[in-house]
Amino acid sequence: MSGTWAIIVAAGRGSRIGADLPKQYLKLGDSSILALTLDNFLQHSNIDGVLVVTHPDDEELFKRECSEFADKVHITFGGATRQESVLNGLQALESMRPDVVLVHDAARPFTNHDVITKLIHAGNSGKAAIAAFPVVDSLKQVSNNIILKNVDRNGLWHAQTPQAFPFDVIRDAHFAIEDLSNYTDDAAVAEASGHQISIVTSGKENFKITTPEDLVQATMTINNRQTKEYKMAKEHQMESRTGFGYDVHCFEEGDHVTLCGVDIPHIKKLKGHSDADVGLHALTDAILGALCEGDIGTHFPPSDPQWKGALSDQFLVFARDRVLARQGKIIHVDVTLVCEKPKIGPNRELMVTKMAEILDINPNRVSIKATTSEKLGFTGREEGIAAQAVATIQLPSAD
Ligand SMILES: Nc1ccn([C@@H]2O[C@H](COP(=O)(O)OP(=O)(O)OP(=O)(O)O)[C@@H](O)[C@H]2O)c(=O)n1
Ligand SMILES: C[C@](O)(CO)[C@H](O)COP(=O)(O)O
Repeated sequence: MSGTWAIIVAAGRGSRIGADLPKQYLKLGDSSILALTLDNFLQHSNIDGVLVVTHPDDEELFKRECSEFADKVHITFGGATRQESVLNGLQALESMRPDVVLVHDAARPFTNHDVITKLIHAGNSGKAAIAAFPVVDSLKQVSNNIILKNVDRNGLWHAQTPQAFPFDVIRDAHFAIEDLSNYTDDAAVAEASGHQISIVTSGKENFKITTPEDLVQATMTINNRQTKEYKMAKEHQMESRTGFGYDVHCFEEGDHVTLCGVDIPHIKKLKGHSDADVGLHALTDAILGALCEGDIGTHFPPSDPQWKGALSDQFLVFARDRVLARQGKIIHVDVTLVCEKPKIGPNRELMVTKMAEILDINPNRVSIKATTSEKLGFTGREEGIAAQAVATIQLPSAD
């Protein structure tokens, strides 16, 4: 085994926040803090595995609050302090032998994706690096509420997690220290073994939820995020619409008919102002119907001489372009031709190809069917051909 693993330490009790539950299991919106943190790492394509270090008392809580991740992560139990929990995590990963580990607090659910990427890159280059951001406030040393002295903030940074290391480096550093209780982060342990550690600049948003005020801040962050996501989803929300079309043309003297864009030799032709392609006309009406934009006659009046003898392809192209102009998509079309002759079966494949071409969609979204009317009615007496069509489209939600 090799690759990059994340150790998420989640065995703390959250005493400073003073909630009923350990803080990592408190909800931010719909998800627990730990679930949000896990999601951040599991979503990252350069992370090969995630180990969660939990408290033995929290098994039920973990199952309840992180159920969707239960079969995606490995679990081990933590110790009495953060660094003991990290040590337990490192021991549990011995058999996996990752190249790089990122140690991260469960209580930091807002880590930036690029920061994780940069840290992994450092680890893969054989270096140790941690997320941190520079101190911007003036610093005072205080005792009994009285300032004793100013502390020069120059060169001071807030250390955060994730903290990335080549696996052997951080494991050996933890093994080398007898009493880990003096250490509050992994970088300090690695430093004690003489390793140099660099910084990947992170930001305040990667704060650790430690106090009740932090929880309020985190709730506001998640609410803002959810409002933004809701608005974006709403903007891109599509609705499905279905339209129906019907057309009839009668026969006259001729030697071929044009059906669904294909010329078929026949003893008669269909009479019409245009090429009288009854199939394409029905389908054009179906698409215009789904758009609620009138019918073929609204856009191409038979009284207008410019459409005399016109190829019906252009009517269908017009309807297709209306869908595209409204940021829509044609999902499926289904045409039924009703005639005794000519036979549709031998021409069906070519018709499907032709209609898919005109609509610029995959042929597997185009259906053409045919039926006779059992010699009944005008189609049965071979006086003309009827066509019905259904079109399903998607359009951005209208409201
Ligand atoms: N014995 C411990 C103590 C802490 N942690 C984890 O280390 C991270 C940072 O610790 P901190 O914020 O101090 O968490 P708690 O120890 O839970 O908080 P508190 O000190 O307020 O009790 C947390 O994700 C926490 O769950 C841990 O795995 N094992
Ligand atoms: C590891 C850490 O989050 C880096 O800022 C921090 O040291 C944890 O400290 P805590 O005392 O366990 O909150």
